[in-house]
This record gives sequence, structure tokens and C-alpha cells, in this order.
Amino acid sequence: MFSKFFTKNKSCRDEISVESQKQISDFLATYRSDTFPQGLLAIASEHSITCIKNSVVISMTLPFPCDGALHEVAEQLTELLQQTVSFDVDYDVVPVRTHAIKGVKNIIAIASGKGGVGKSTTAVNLAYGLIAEGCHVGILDADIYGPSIPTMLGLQGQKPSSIDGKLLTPLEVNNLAAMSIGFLVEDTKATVWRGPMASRAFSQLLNETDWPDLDYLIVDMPPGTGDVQLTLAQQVPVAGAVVITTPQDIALADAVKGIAMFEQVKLPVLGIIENMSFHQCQQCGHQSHLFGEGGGERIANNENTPLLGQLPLDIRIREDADSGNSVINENSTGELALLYRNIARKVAAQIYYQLDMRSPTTAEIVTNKS
Ligand SMILES: Nc1ncnc2c1ncn2[C@@H]1O[C@H](COP(=O)(O)OP(=O)(O)OP(=O)(O)O)[C@@H](O)[C@H]1O
Repeated sequence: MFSKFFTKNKSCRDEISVESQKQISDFLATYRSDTFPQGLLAIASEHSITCIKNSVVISMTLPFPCDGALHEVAEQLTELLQQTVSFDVDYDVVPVRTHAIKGVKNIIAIASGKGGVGKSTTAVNLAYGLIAEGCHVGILDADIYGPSIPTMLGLQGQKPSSIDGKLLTPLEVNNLAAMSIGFLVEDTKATVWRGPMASRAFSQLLNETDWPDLDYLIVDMPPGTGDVQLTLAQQVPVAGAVVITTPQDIALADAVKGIAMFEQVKLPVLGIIENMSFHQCQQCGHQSHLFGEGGGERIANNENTPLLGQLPLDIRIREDADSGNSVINENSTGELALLYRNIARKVAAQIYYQLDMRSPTTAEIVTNKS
């Protein structure tokens, strides 16, 4: 559970007019958006409306992090009522599959059929995006042969400690718990490992880390669809996988192989992210589709999986990744940060709508199948 937006101060509660109460309730009952396709109230529990120091506060518990989406609702209500409206939310994320990784609720695998498409960069920014949306997140670098997460988090050269001599304490940066083989061995040593050795090392990393309480653990998978990737996909109790691609035909063909690999091991695919979709001119705003256009959408349609978002080829993303920073930590409401946050929220929403038994849509899918 995670409480935000507001510190409750029960001593200064005012009366809220019946008319305002009704206006808010009507608005919430009919509100629909990408994040809340069935409405906000359909997934909220314990909802109440109070007025504190002349501001309206809507309290509720929701099943996935969505601060950004609630911010939009609050803005619209503030406009409607001509009075400040904010949310006081608890997020109650639950594990959608049983597993033995202590502290971790849901594992999300970030994969790509092809190397160099920006999988690790996207994994890091999605992790920060989920934190910005209001939940607790960790990242595990499973890219045993080319661990880049330590550099992208600005943690190169740092080593995890151990309190009991058995479990490793993950490193932490900007509220993100992180573990990587790159913290433990030199890059050159890991690259010569053969398949079984690599998957053993990964399994130790996953199971012998003392993870704090995490709503989501992002696992940055090694690129490709070979034996190592297949073994890892089977080894990790993944809730769902996200496939990163660029718009080139060759990357798209490999992304389709990635989706097929997850289907083979019966892991749900949450959707596709198209990275480096376009370049936007800083001066005139013109968008050039350097690597082709519409490919991510096409394969999403063909594979019957959502296109979770399209990210630009942008020098700020590259510079931040190289210097251990993130556009989200620099400005969590900047244009690029919001793109990542929207995608992160969609990933969390997909887990709920597709796989969480509390969701009416999950129940529907299960009922239809049986
Ligand atoms: N949207 C983007 N805009 C600009 N540069 C990007 C973007 N996404 C990734 N990059 C840059 O592209 C390079 C490759 O990215 P990254 O290491 O994340 O790819 P990867 O798919 O994880 O690679 P590998 O397959 O080797 O693990 C990095 O220099 C990164 O900063």
C-alpha cells in the first residue's frame, strides 16, 4: 500500500455541499480514459469525498499505480467545480502469480528479439516511470553477457553488501532497488560464460537478493531468442513480458520471434513498445521516421497484443542513459518523462486488466475460456 498526494488532517474537515458531492460522484461514475476504460469507480475501493481547508479530497484504493492519470482527473474536476480537487490514494498491487521470490509481487520481463534496440534504456526508464506513478520498484539486470544497468543507473564500480553473509542487499538509487551481475564480476569474465553457467548465475542473482517490498521487479532480459533467453524465460516467474522493438523490418521480425518465444513458454505478453520511432526536430518540431513508420502498430495488430507506446529517438535519452541519469528524475512532468510514465502506467494496467483476478476483465477472460 502506498499513500500519496496528501497528508490527512482530520481536525480541519469542512462540510462539502450535497450538490458538489453529487457533481463529483456523477463525474467519477461516467469518467472513461485509456487507463480506466471501464471507469475509475469500477476499479476503486473504499472511495470517499471530504473537504479539507476548502479543498476537495477524494480518497480511494486502486489496484495499480496511476498518479499521472489521476492528476488529469483532478485537473478536470478542479475546472468543473472551480475549487481545488486532489486525490489521496492507496495502491494495493497484488501478485498475479505465485512464486517464491520474497518481497516481490510481480515480475515484468523486458525483452527484445534483436540487440541494440534500446531495451535496457527503456527498462530503466520504465522502472523510474512506475516509481513516478506511485509504487515500489526494483530492477534486475539479466543481460549477463552485456550488463549495462550499472552504467545507466550511475552505479558503476559499486558492490552490493550482505548482512547475513547469504543474501545480497541490492543497491538503491532514486528509490530504485537494483541488482546486476555487473556489480559482482568484471564484464569480460561474464561474456565468456556458457549457457548453463549464465543461467545459474542469473538464478542466484534473482533468488539470493534480499529484495525490499516491491510492487514490480523489472527484469532486463538478454537480447535475442536463443537457448539462454528461453531458459531464463522459463526460470523467472514472470507475470508478463514487454517486447521492445525499433521500426526497422529486421527488428520487427525479431520482435515477432520474441513474442513467439514467450507464447511457447506460456508467459503473457503485455504489449510492444516501439523505440526510436521518430526523430523530432528541436527547431521546427517536424517528425522524421528514420527507421520506417507504422511497423510496431502492424505487428501489435497481427500478434493481437497492445502497442504500449512509441518513443522518439532523442539525444536527451541517450545522454542521460550514458551518464547514469534519467529524464524522469530530472523532471518527472517533462514531455519525455510523461511518455515513459504513460507507458509504465499502461504496463501496470495491463497486468491488472489481463491477469489480476480482482479485475472484472480478467474474470471475463477466464469465464470465456472455461
Ligand atoms: N529513444 C532513444 N533515443 C536515443 N538514444 C537511445 C534511445 N534508446 C536507446 N538509446 C541509446 O541506444 C544505445 C543502445 O541502447 P541500449 O543499451 O538500451 O540497447 P539494448 O537493446 O539494451 O542493447 P543490448 O542488446 O546490447 O543489450 C544506447 O547508447 C542508448 O543510450
